Amino acid sequence: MSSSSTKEPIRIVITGAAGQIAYSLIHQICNGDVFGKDQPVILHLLDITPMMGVLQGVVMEIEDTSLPLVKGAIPTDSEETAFKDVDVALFVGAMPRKEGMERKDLLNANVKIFKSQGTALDKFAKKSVKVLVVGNPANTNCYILAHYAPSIPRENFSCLTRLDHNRAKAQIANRLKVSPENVKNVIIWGNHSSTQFPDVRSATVNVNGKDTPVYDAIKDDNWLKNDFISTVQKRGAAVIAARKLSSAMSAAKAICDHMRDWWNGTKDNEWVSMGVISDGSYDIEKGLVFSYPIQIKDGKISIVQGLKIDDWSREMIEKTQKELVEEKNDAVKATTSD
Ligand SMILES: NC(=O)C1=CN([C@@H]2O[C@H](COP(=O)(O)OP(=O)(O)OC[C@H]3O[C@@H](n4cnc5c(N)ncnc54)[C@H](O)[C@@H]3O)[C@@H](O)[C@H]2O)C=CC1
Ligand SMILES: O=C([O-])CC(=O)C(=O)O
Repeated sequence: MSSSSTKEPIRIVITGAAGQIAYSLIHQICNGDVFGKDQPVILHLLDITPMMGVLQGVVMEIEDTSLPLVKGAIPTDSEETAFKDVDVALFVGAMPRKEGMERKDLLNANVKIFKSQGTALDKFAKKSVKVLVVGNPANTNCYILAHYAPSIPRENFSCLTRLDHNRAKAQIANRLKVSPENVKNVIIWGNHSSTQFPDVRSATVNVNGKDTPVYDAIKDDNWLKNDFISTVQKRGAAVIAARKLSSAMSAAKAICDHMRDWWNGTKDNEWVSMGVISDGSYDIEKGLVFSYPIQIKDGKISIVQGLKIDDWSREMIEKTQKELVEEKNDAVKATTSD
């Protein structure tokens, strides 16, 4: 817990480091909430050249936290400096959407960032780097990033759907007036978009000390198959409509949950949602970045197998897969047209 830790520091790059998500995220990393209270860190903070002044202010604030785990904070607009020898890469830097937009409307503006940064990641990062893409459209940006970083193992790439997962837990918990930690094994399938399928068919909730299937506890299939799903699918847009800015505090918390579980492993008999490169599980196109139920042991990610998919769920999964295939094709066009 102190500066006398004997562990070697790990290098973590955060892109978009002068933005609003990073502003919520950096403190949690520096405080040891993600990689451990005895794990020193060196932060590589990447943003674009016009943001270097702002980023300097962020670095001053990092210093002023006086947190003992921080062994360095390097502000930069150079991809080489940013990605050099990093152990963890958090790709937050990208344009956020405004009210009335879908996340895929950002594709043309953002996907080129991931082509350029994928190429740099491939060249400069450690081959063991753990990669999380947050910038939207997150699944498709991750697809492009991985494509341009062919020397890094496919299982090292992921995108963030943990915020959707947390939103789904919160909706169920609120409905039953229990704490969200009592809700287990929800699944976000597919795209981090309004076609995602928040699935609670195998989720349980602990009510009065007993794990009960969510469907039995809620006793309202109509709500679970309609309003619950659309609330989770559209939660990002609802926050933008209210705040005039996209979710940042909850996004930063979800990034921490995602990376902490990757670093430390998931609990026995529990899973989380992560976008990963599909190996064809559940008949999803191989290579697509698709959100699945995930378990992690010793740093190794595996897709939970054998869950029953009924006709209704298959239809929901097909819909989000179809959108991801279209996005992928558009992204490939956008990155090969110049
Ligand atoms: N996957 C998810 O669950 C979520 C994803 N997001 C997405 O995360 C992204 C960031 O959101 P915010 O922090 O709110 O946006 P922001 O606009 O506050 O910050 C983005 C930062 O990225 C920087 N940036 C732009 N191009 C860059 C480049 N080529 N290299 C490095 N930095 C670059 C900008 O200068 C800015 O400082 C957006 O695309 C947003 O839609 C937001 C919430 C949840
Ligand atoms: O909705 C947005 O554009 C930001 C985001 O990804 C989310 O809050 O889930």
